[in-house]
Amino acid sequence: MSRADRPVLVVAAALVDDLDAPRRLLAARRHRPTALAGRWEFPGGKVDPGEGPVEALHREIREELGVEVELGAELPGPEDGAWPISTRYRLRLWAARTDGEPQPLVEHDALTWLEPGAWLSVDWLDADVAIVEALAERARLAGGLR
Ligand SMILES: Nc1nc2c([nH]c(=O)n2[C@H]2C[C@H](O)[C@@H](COP(=O)(O)OP(=O)(O)OP(=O)(O)O)O2)c(=O)[nH]1
Repeated sequence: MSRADRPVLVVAAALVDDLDAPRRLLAARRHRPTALAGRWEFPGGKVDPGEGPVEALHREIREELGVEVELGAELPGPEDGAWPISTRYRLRLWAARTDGEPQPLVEHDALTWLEPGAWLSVDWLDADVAIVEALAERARLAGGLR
C-alpha cells in the first residue's frame, strides 16, 4: 500500500471525570465541515507527518479545548488496535482526564459532560457509536480507564 492509499490516523481523547471511577464523559459538537456539523465526537484530529500519536493527541487537545490532559488506557479497536471510521481514516482513542476547564475553541461549538448511563444520548458521528459502547463496557467491566 503506498503512503497515499494508507488510511490517515486520527487520534482522540475520551475525557472522563475520573480515570479510576469514570462517571462523566465529554462529548464535543462539531461545527465544520457542513456534512458533520451538529454531530458529536471525541475531541482530537489527524496526526501530522513526523509526529507521534500521543504527541499529536496532546497538541490537538491543547488546540481544541485549551487544556492539558493526563492519559489513561487506550481503547484498542479491531484493526491493529485502531477503529475504522471511514475508508480514509482510522482512529486511536485514549481515556484522559484534566484539571482544567475544557472550552470549545476551534472545531466545536459546544461541549457537554454526559452523565452515567447517558453516554449515548447525543447524536455521535456514525462511526463513534460502537466506540462509545465499547468504552462504556470497558469502563464498567474493568472498573476504570487507567
Ligand atoms: N476528531 C475526531 N474525528 C472523528 C471522530 N469520529 C470520526 O469519524 N471522525 C472523523 C471526522 C473527520 O472526518 C476525521 C478527523 O478529522 P478532524 O477534522 O477532526 O482532524 P483535524 O482536527 O486534524 O482537522 P483539520 O485541521 O485537518 O481540519 O475523522 C472523533 O470521534 N473525533
